[in-house]
Amino acid sequence: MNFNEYPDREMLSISVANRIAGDLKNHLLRNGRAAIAVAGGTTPGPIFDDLCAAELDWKNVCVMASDERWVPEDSERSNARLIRNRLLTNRAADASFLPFYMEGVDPDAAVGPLSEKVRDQCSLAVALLGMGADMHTASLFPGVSGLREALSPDAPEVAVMRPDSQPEARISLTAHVLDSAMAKHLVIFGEEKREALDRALTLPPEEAPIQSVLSECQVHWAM
Ligand SMILES: O=C1O[C@H](COP(=O)(O)O)[C@@H](O)[C@H](O)[C@H]1O
Repeated sequence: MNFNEYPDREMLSISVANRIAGDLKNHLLRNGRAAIAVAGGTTPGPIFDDLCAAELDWKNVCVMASDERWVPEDSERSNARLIRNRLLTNRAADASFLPFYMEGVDPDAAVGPLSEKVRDQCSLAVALLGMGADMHTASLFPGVSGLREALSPDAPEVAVMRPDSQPEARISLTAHVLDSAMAKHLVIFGEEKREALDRALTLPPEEAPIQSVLSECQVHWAM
């Protein structure tokens, strides 16, 4: 893990967007196509606002969420909604998107088809991750039922998570999919999350799921 500290959130967002654009460009040069998984929640919006203007071959980029709340896209809580509104716009409108939510489908029934779609993208070029103050990343929450399986290297590409702390079921990319991204960027803001990350470094992934993606991860922090 490499820790990058910034004077403010705006500088962080510009810098992380530039680094991700560089990661994608390099991957596209070598492989012709690239897949990126991005966090939802409250943190990545300003990074999306900068990244969507990057000059790169977006038509060969596939974007997916690191995790999705099992709600329709017109819900304020939908990560897909955030990604469509803030990332898949400007130059990045040419990218393809792999949505996880399926109307009228039980999330457990979606695991097989979604895992296959994620597998079709080969491994991720980039993972842009967030973390909660409880040390969850994507929707891998500490203590949630099914976490052990989702942390296993043999797990399907996606798993259903039903954290007690959350109002809806979640679909999450599993730990090995996130961890195997060629470039991993974790973005956290504020003192509480910095302390949570310090604590996570002393705990196993079952108690601090963020641990499962920290090797060779670029952590970006601003107050
Ligand atoms: O629920 C989620 O939480 C994490 C962290 O969100 P934040 O609002 O504290 O930035 C996020 O990375 C994840 O994608 C999201 O579904």
